Amino acid sequence: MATACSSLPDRPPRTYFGRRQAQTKRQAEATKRKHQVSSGAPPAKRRNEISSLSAKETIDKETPRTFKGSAHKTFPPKTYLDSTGSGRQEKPCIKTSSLFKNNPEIPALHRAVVKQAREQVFSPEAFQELDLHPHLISTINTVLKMSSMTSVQKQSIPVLLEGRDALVRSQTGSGKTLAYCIPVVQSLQALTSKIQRSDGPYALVLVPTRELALQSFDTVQKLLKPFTWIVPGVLMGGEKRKSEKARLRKGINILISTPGRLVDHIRSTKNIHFNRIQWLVVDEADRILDLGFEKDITVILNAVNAECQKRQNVLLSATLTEGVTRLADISLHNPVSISVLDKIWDQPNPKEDASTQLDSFAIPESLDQHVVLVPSKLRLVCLAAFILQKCKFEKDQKMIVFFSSCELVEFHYSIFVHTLSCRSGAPTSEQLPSASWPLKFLRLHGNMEQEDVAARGLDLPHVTWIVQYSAPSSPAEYIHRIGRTARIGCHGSSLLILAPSEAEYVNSLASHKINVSEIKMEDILAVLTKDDCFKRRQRGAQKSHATGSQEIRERATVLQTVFEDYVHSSERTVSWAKKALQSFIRAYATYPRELKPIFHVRSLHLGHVAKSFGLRDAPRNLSVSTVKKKASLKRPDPRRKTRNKHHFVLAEVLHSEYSSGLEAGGTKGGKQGKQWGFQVAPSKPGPRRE
Ligand SMILES: Nc1ncnc2c1ncn2[C@@H]1O[C@H](COP(=O)(O)OP(=O)(O)OP(=O)(O)O)[C@@H](O)[C@H]1O
Repeated sequence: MATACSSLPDRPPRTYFGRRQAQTKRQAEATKRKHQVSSGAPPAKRRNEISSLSAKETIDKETPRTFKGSAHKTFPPKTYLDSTGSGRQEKPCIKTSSLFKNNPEIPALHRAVVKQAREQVFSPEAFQELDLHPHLISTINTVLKMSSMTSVQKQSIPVLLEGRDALVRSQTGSGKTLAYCIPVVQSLQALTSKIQRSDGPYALVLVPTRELALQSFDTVQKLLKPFTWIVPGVLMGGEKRKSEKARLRKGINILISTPGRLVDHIRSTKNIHFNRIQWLVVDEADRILDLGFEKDITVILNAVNAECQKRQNVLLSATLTEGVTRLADISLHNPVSISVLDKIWDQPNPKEDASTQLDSFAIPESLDQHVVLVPSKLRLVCLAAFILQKCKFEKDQKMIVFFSSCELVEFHYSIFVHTLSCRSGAPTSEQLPSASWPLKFLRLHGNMEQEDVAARGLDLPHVTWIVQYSAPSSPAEYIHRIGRTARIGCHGSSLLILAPSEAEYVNSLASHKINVSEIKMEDILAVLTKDDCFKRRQRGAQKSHATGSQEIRERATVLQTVFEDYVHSSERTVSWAKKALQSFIRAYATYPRELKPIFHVRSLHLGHVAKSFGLRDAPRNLSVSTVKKKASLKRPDPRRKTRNKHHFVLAEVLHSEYSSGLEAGGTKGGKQGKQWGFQVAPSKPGPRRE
């Protein structure tokens, strides 16, 4: 069977789907070509190319459909479905279309080299040098096991202890949480009229996500060890509102909450008062705004202002966007502006300073950022090869892969678990190179049950690689994603996977002073030569003797065939892959207007993209119009569906790095504007934070 991809007509590589005329022409050409292929005659225009690619043509005919060894045991389907699910066919007829033909040319990346903003993570000063309660210092030293301050802590804590409002900007993973938690605890424990639990909140901390709410709560709880009369609490929508109300009634003195959940309580809970508030902290302000919580923040500010005017306000952010500046204007009173960047960044032209800083983001110096340009057909194979390269053939690596929807996480998680993990379908031990570790995959997304995620724990520390399989929709999102690695001075790396048509995105990042260096796709695929289970078997079980790039291509094709076999092993998996494909396109249609020239759904080649979902053909019933009907072309308001769907909120706890639980409402459909991903790690337990 010739697939849609192998039967693509000769034309410029960037084809557009959804145009009836073009489609009809393509179908006609596809039919023509199919006949030519089956008759053994190459189409006239491609005769030369095909002769030079004859080895690859052979792959199409002879590539085995599973890994050598026990992979057969995992997927031994006797019959296969075509990807349209319309009919069963006998296995021997199935071919893997050439992955390396008819791909768009990979453009040379001419990225402007920009001077990236840098920050020094640690300061030489110790916490002892601060004017803090001795018990607080010893708690920091013994419970948190920290001695030196980070730069942002060194600059922020004294200012906040003086009673000033502050706008704190510092890179991801630089220790901003303690920068506000320490002054809050120091000031509250020192109050002459001792705090009573029943007094209610003295400090209100707003964070964008449940994970962050828990992390901040954990930090505050540890700092409060010597000051047991101060009670911290967290509201984040992971438990029934009724029990949150009960906790509020008993009294919470340092209240940490996601904005949506707090607004919920402001509207519906009688026992929430702000008359004693002395601190209002907005942490990760950029993410809060990115997730569409601006209105909620306004509601909260109004509610707090109505009961108490005099307090200290702090806004913390990794990036200083226009939105953050606006929020600072309405929430801070005569603030001190703290930017670690100011001190460290060597400014060749001081006049550039204000505007450059507004648009640029500091990235940890120990974070190496990379990009790879991969044609759509090869995306899945390339991602798999990269995971193998880092997590199977290198030691102590832990990776997070970001996708644009829950469906994509589920799809990739499942396909990799079934094909790459060393279960019964994995290469046998004698085939494994000595330096090889079993893979363990975990998933994390907005539709997961709370218990699932809580039981696993996030274990985000010590992540060594961040892979962005779907490009983020804003530079701030890019920064926060890569910011999950290289925290607090550790080394980390990131990889952004782009299609050739998306190469311009590299310049868009450069305009925000974000530098990425290119990795060649071939270098990633080359890892497949390390493992003979990807070696092509010819008829009669003879191994291929291909070498160099030809061998890499053969092995990539073997791997693609394994994926296709898995996907086509049942009607269920085919329809599931189609749903994932649809979800991908839906998410692709929601890039913001300014990025549309780079990420436009019409520049996707459906047949090629289908390949990256293990589908042999592009689903027939999918078109731009189908997708448009289902996806508003704007990124949806993440909280839109939530208010009436509280029964889903429970299932939302902790599922996503950036979900607060109230946004997106836990519906089972695709959600945009959030983060999704899964972690890949060697299966042996890694060190855990704290
Ligand atoms: N002074 C310190 N010494 C050693 N480790 C520290 C120190 N301060 C914070 N850390 C650790 O550094 C890590 C990152 O801190 P934190 O989460 O506060 O960073 P952040 O700037 O808020 O990052 P993000 O903006 O990405 O949330 C945490 O594991 C924290 O425990």
